[in-house]
Amino acid sequence: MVLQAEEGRLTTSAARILVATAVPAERDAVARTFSGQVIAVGVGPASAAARTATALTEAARDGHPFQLVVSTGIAGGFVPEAPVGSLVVADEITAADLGAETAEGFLPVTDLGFGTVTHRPPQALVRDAATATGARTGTVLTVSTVTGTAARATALRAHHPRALAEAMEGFGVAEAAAAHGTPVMELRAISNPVGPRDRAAWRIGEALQALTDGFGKLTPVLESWKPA
Ligand SMILES: O=C(O)c1cccc(C(=O)CC[C@H]2O[C@@H](n3cnc4c(=O)[nH]cnc43)[C@H](O)[C@@H]2O)c1
Repeated sequence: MVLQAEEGRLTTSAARILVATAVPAERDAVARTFSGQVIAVGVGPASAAARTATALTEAARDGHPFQLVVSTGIAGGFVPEAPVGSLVVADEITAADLGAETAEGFLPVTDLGFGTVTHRPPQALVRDAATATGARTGTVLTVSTVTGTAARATALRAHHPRALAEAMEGFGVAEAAAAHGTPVMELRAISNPVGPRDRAAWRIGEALQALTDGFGKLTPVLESWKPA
């Protein structure tokens, strides 16, 4: 909710929320139970950042800025914590492969003196979203390359012990939101385990249904959410 002046009175209205999915099938799954603005921003962090930033800029230019951005869609889950069909809410949105490979291992860009690799959604929103949807909370990684081996899955968990899921857009959406000073959150429905590549085994229909159901439960939380 946001406070606004109307004919000399202070009134409240629901916060304007932008929901960003990667692909149209995810957008449609969300739109079944969420009536706000949902856009498909493409696969990967660069497309997601560019198209989210464009939507935020256009809304601000037109005088009705968004107060919250939600990155969502299907994701790979780290087993056993995040099984197929379950939901994850990010308390950290982390770019897992933004950095440099060295003889001593991977260095995040922050160790090189640049930028950021993690965005943290508002704590109360994460808590309320998880309670409403039954989601687990933890780190959701953003990767530019889908994990396809057990060795890579193990390496990611070694670097990010709190990681529950990996997807490809959250950090890009969060960078765009941060550039506008807008809070961000990420909700993911698990379609496949993170590990050896088996695209045929992805349970996309089950995950999209979990996404629809999850957004139905999240909507009252979003409608009553107040920016700090
Ligand atoms: O083929 C379909 O019908 C279909 C419907 C909805 C979504 C898709 C996608 O392929 C979405 C790609 C999207 O999913 C995320 N994702 C899912 N699993 C993983 C993973 O193991 N590692 C990384 N990302 C994953 C990701 O955000 C992609 O953008 C297809």
